[in-house]
Amino acid sequence: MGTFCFCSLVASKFNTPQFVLPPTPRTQAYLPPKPKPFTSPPTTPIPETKLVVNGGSALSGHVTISGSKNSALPILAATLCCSGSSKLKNVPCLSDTRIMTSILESLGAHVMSFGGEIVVNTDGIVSVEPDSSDIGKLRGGFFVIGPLLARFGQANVGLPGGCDIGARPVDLYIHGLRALGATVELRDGKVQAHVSNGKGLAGANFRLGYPSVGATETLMMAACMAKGNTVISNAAQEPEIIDLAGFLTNCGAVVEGAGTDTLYITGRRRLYGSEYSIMPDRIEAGTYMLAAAITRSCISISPVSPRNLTCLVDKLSGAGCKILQLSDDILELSAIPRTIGDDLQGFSIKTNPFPGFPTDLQPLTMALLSTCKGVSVIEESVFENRMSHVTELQKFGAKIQVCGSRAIVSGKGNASPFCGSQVIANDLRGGMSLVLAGLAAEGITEISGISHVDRGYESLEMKLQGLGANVTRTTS
Ligand SMILES: CC(=O)N[C@H]1[C@@H](OP(=O)(O)OP(=O)(O)OC[C@H]2O[C@@H](n3ccc(=O)[nH]c3=O)[C@H](O)[C@@H]2O)O[C@H](CO)[C@@H](O)[C@@H]1O
Ligand SMILES: C=C(OP(=O)(O)O)C(=O)O
Repeated sequence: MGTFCFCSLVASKFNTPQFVLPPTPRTQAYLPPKPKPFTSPPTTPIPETKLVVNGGSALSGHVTISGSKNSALPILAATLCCSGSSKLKNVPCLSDTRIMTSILESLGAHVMSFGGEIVVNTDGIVSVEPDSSDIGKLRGGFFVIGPLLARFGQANVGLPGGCDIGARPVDLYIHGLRALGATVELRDGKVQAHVSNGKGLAGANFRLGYPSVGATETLMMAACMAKGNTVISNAAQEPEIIDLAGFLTNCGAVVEGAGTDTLYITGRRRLYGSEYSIMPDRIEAGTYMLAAAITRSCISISPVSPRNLTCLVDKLSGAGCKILQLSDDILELSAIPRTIGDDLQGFSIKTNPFPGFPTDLQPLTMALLSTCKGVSVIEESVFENRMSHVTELQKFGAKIQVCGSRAIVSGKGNASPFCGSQVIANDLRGGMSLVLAGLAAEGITEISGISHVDRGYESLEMKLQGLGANVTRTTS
């Protein structure tokens, strides 16, 4: 492929080959990542941010759903495929999206953001090695490996972070990139990939061993610039895959089958930046529906695509919630008991890849089920270690027993409400399940570790306050 032939390799002081693009008027030389200044450990403890919830009252009103985190991250990575500028609208303002833009900047991209809009110009890319400390802070940062390899023929990317909910390997990404013709090795804690034939990636047919969301997205981006045709079978079918395909198609890519289990991609030599609006966050929408249910309230939410939340809507309707579609993208959920003694009935769920029950809503659903009537069984089949919220929910009085990947929840029913508690968020959705429990609990709940929750919920306390909740952020 042309782009790789123009590239040069220079040995760094560690003798690791570093990739550089030819000098351009804006980028005269390879700029290594700036060394972080050494700072001695602070002598005074850093103040800890907590969320304080004074719970036990009903919510009401309307909440506006932000753009999707899990769409914004791969689409920000996909801007690396494009010459020129891409303008992304409805990007949620979250710690994860801020880190993702720093990753793009560490490669030499020029990023400007105004409110929910981000403009990325990747014409000045000078490095294919993003800052590893940033990559280690989120899962989405690793997705840049696909675009970098496809456009520049080389990528050295540290191992990703993200929620600590399982081993989360990257073997499927590596197998897929190898199928497209890359040489990929794990060296010095980084996945080091290059195209050795000097011609770039080549289209291929391959089947993913599991419909991994991130691997599907990464390989889709790589295949969009590979020579020839690619067929990815057993692909993830999540709505975020459709959103990424929408952006890539806008940029000139040819992708068919997004949202089904088979993707057909015809590679293009160049893609061009375009304007695109990120879809609404279906997990945030589901979270607010569950917030209304756990507080036995009535709220409306928009914009939301009910077809992206079919499993949750069906389960909540079966439990006794009244869900009305007020217009194309507005839902109203009422969980207000119709008679004294009336209450929501528990239900069982098994998490699965889309269109199954979303794993990201599992901890939040567990909080709700702990307040419903009867025994519910939750089976987590996507991540092997996504139960760290259980011990924290138990502090509110929830009755939950874990056996392997199953949790048996003996619902307390509304007659015996949760008690406010001091709890710790250990991951994003587990942390948010504690916020929901706090909203339902009588008295004060203090949640620490709130930075996990900030990874995925824009304007959290403002939105909850808008629904009448008594929620504040404190530093102590
Ligand atoms: C940034 C982002 O979009 N995060 C979402 C994405 O994460 P992510 O893309 O990491 O999730 P995956 O679909 O890849 O992971 C699902 C399962 O596949 C396994 N696996 C994955 C890749 C691989 O190479 N090998 C392997 O074994 C994982 O360990 C996990 O057990 O989808 C998950 C499943 O809907 C969501 O919970 C996350 O919120
Ligand atoms: C698990 C999640 O995110 P990540 O993949 O970024 O860790 C999540 O959004 O619930």
